[in-house]
Amino acid sequence: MTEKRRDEFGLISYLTGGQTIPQALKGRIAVGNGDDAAVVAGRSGYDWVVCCDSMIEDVHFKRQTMLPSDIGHKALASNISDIAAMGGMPLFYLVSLGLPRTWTEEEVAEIYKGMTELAMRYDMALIGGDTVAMPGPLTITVMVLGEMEQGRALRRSGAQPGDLVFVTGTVGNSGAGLDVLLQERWGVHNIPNEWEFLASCHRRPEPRVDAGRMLAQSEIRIALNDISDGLASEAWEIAEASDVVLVLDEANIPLGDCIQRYAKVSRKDPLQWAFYGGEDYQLIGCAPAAAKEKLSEMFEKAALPLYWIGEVQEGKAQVWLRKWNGKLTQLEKKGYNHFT
Ligand SMILES: Nc1ncnc2c1ncn2[C@@H]1O[C@H](COP(=O)(O)OP(=O)(O)OP(=O)(O)O)[C@@H](O)[C@H]1O
Ligand SMILES: Cc1ncc(C[n+]2csc(CCOP(=O)(O)O)c2C)c(N)n1
Ligand SMILES: [Mg+2]
Ligand SMILES: [Mg+2]
Ligand SMILES: [Mg+2]
Repeated sequence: MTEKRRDEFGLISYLTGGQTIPQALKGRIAVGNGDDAAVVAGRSGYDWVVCCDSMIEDVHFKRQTMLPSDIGHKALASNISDIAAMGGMPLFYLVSLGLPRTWTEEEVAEIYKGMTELAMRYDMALIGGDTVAMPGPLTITVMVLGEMEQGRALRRSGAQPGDLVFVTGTVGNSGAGLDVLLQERWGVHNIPNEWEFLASCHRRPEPRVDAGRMLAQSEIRIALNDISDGLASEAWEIAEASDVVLVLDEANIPLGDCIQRYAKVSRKDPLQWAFYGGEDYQLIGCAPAAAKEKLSEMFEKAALPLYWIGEVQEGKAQVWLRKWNGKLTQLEKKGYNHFT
């Protein structure tokens, strides 16, 4: 006997029922979920900021690495992070689901729960999506609409020689967390307490909207990118978009205590996770050297971390790493790439 399931429309109601729309957005949704498309109002003096990103079973997660609610959280978080990387404020989102038979309706509802909890924290409203059967892995694509002050988007191409490079938090935790989660001997529910922090960095990254908004509103010239594929890959993206050289100081790459302990016991190099692991969803950026003090003060006042990790020089796009001994080596242009 096969399990009785809701039909497509029943499933949509089951998943999206009970959503609350934040007060601030109520007046802006002319047509929400339930028609052919949503209609939302823009605000004068603001630009829309729009992005979409997908998560695919066995590419972005395995059942072993993520609980269903983590998948929902991270699918939305990675999109919010792209809005943060432009300096924007996330507002609305749409969710497209490809569902295989091997996932129960309850598990899919858990994915929604993870997503909804994060959306509520950011006062975001779900305004639509799509639900289809999938003969392969579970797929989830989220699209986010955000807004920001007109003409003020923080682009990857904004870096200039003389700038300094910063990052908004410690890096490598997500890659190390994935390493923890892929250790078969533990299983998803039995991660040792001492590595739980790394696992949670992988499963529940916090997008840095706070930092992105502060940078956008500072009126300082900033180049910005979020770390999805790894610090090296994102630094290269800034170097190429701005046509400058980035020089990163190995000694200043911020590594947390937990990753350093885990690297020691697993005899691995934590910098490999920092540069090439990805999915930290911190922001890496460049700002004029003259603005260093002001930015540091702003972040300190807001109790947000900010680490200065290098400088920008003139020249053909390139990323160098200044090693502990002062020697320069090229930081490999690699990171997570879907097709290599
Ligand atoms: N299939 C596509 N069609 C049109 N534009 C695309 C397509 N895939 C990616 N892009 C665009 O290419 C650019 C780079 O995309 P990419 O996905 O690498 O950036 P990202 O979302 O910041 O990184 P990540 O996916 O690693 O989080 C973005 O402007 C994106 O909108
Ligand atoms: C089971 C498993 N294996 C490997 C990874 C690592 N990984 C997958 S996609 C990606 C980059 C971000 O995605 P995108 O570029 O699509 O935004 C990274 C670092 C993972 N999360 N889970
Ligand atoms: Mg993308
Ligand atoms: Mg990005
Ligand atoms: Mg990517």
